[in-house]
Amino acid sequence: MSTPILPARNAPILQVQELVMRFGGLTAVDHVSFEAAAGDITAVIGPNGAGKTTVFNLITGFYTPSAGEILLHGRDGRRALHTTPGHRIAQAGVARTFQNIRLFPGMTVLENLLVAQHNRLQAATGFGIAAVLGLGRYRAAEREAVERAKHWLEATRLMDRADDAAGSLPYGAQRRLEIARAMCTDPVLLCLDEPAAGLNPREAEELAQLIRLIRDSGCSILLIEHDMGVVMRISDHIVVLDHGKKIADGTPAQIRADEKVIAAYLGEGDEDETPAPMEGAA
Ligand SMILES: Nc1ncnc2c1ncn2[C@@H]1O[C@H](COP(=O)(O)OP(=O)(O)OP(=O)(O)O)[C@@H](O)[C@H]1O
Repeated sequence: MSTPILPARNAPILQVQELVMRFGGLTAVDHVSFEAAAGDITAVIGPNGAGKTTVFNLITGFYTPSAGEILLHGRDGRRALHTTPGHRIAQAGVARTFQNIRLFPGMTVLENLLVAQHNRLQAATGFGIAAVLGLGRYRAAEREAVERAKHWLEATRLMDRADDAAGSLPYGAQRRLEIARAMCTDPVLLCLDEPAAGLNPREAEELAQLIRLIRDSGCSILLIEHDMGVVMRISDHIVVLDHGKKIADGTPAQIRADEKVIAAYLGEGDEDETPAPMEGAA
């Protein structure tokens, strides 16, 4: 497996500069700047509607920003993600999971992991006659794809379900499979969109361990998460958005004590829900 840390640990792997996203008259992301360091878990948090998902969609190429820059310092040096077409973002080294699980439910667990590597296999084969002439190269790439799938099946404890249909897995296992699938593209930056949503406390703790393991393997992580217990336990760095603007940026200890952050969460409106986010932070 290739070593994903590039650049050196703690140097920025992602730089978001003065990012703006307007939907008609609404400014969902308003001049947001932050950096994610290589080898870190960076969390983006904030109350509902703060702009977190929009920032993710901009970084992962689902949207083109109205203004601003997103720079990735990946294996091929500096890459401007804000001008990279969505279908090229994975190639640049960015993988993501979704709030709503998006697996191929009728395919087996293993097939889901192999399909994720389709682009790499295709690149090894070439097209037409090159595919035939390049058969040896293809076989080597295929073996590597199977090894990579096995590695992530083990890491996500899904090896014993490898031949089962993805749709038949329990919810928590499907979440882990989504992460395994993203890791099979060998990213330098993994973007996780609410990975703990719908998990029970035991599953959330297992997920936290898995995310730490991925970070320790050298892949940098960007995380949107509502479960403040998970965020505060595993994040190296937290960026807080509110109404599209960045209101804080720091370590978990700094964020927990930040008055603007506490005020933003207390002002969230739903009194049943508001105390919960910072409770987990204690
Ligand atoms: N495609 C879109 N078209 C119009 N408005 C949008 C679109 N996507 C997001 N918005 C608006 O942008 C704002 C930010 O939404 P976003 O989903 O990024 O927030 P969020 O912080 O991820 O919220 P949540 O925690 O509820 O998922 C909201 O007011 C939302 O209604």
